[in-house]
Amino acid sequence: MGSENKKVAILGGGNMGVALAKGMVASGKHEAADITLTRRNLRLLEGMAREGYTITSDNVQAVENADILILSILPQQLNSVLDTIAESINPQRHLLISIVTGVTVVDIQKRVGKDLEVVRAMPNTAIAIRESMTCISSSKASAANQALVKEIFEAVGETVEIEEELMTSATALCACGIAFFLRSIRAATQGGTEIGFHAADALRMAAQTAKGAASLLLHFQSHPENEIDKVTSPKGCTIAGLNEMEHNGFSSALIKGIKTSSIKAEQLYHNEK
Ligand SMILES: NC(=O)C1=CN([C@@H]2O[C@H](COP(=O)(O)OP(=O)(O)OC[C@H]3O[C@@H](n4cnc5c(N)ncnc54)[C@H](O)[C@@H]3O)[C@@H](O)[C@H]2O)C=CC1
Ligand SMILES: O=C(O)[C@@H]1CCC=N1
Repeated sequence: MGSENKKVAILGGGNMGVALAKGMVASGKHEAADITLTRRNLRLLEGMAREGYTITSDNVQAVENADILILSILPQQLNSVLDTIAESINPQRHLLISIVTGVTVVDIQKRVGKDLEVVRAMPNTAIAIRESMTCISSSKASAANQALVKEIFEAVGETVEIEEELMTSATALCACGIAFFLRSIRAATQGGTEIGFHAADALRMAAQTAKGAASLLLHFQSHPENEIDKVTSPKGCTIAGLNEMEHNGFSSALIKGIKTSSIKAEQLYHNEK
């Protein structure tokens, strides 16, 4: 049975929970009526209810009505939610998918106290438009559940299977990465405005240029430097600007930021307990 026949409960209807639900329905493989979203303040999910999703602040009820449970709460909120739902979890029925940063499969199994199948997935906010890069660590699940999780996330973007030890690295590179690339587009917009464009025009121009750069790599499966070499004319304006950025630490800043986010991701849950 594919994931489209299953009832899904997304525990934590915040940024990611809502984006994931919308992406799943946009994929055509799931119906809003099969997805329940939970949140403490239900008023903020009323729009989703109008779109046909079930909304509730009762996590136990959501678990009892679902086959697939997706944890989409903050690391610091996890233990209290797991404690609430532990008794209602049936390992024969439920598959638990966690997108919670920095929490291992064993952490969850220990807290629930049952031999439950847990898969970790790390999507990003582009899941709302089915353009996520989702890293999945499912090696401890059955083949059927591995396929099920892959199917869910392939419908909302690209997926890659990784070792669980690399999950926090994946968080930094791909989930936090959305913010890093957005900030670079914002900075390009500020530069564009200083050299003559209205901010709104500069933003559109910078965003399409960034999309073009990423698409070149994905389309030709080439290395960035290969594409950069095609832009940098000898004695030209591109290499002058690029070298100026590097003298000011452009690559170094990005590398250091990704390393810092990776370390922080590792600490979010374990330092809270
Ligand atoms: N925002 C992002 O780009 C990404 C976030 N993540 C991870 O996904 C998880 C969720 O992140 P966000 O959606 O950004 O956070 P968020 O704060 O927007 O969403 C969490 C939601 O859980 C709800 N919640 C808290 N306690 C609850 C309870 N007892 N019962 C039901 N709902 C409860 C909150 O009201 C909130 O709506 C986090 O663990 C985060 O690390 C993973 C990938 C990307
Ligand atoms: O900033 C955070 O902690 C979350 C995890 C990855 C993206 N946002």
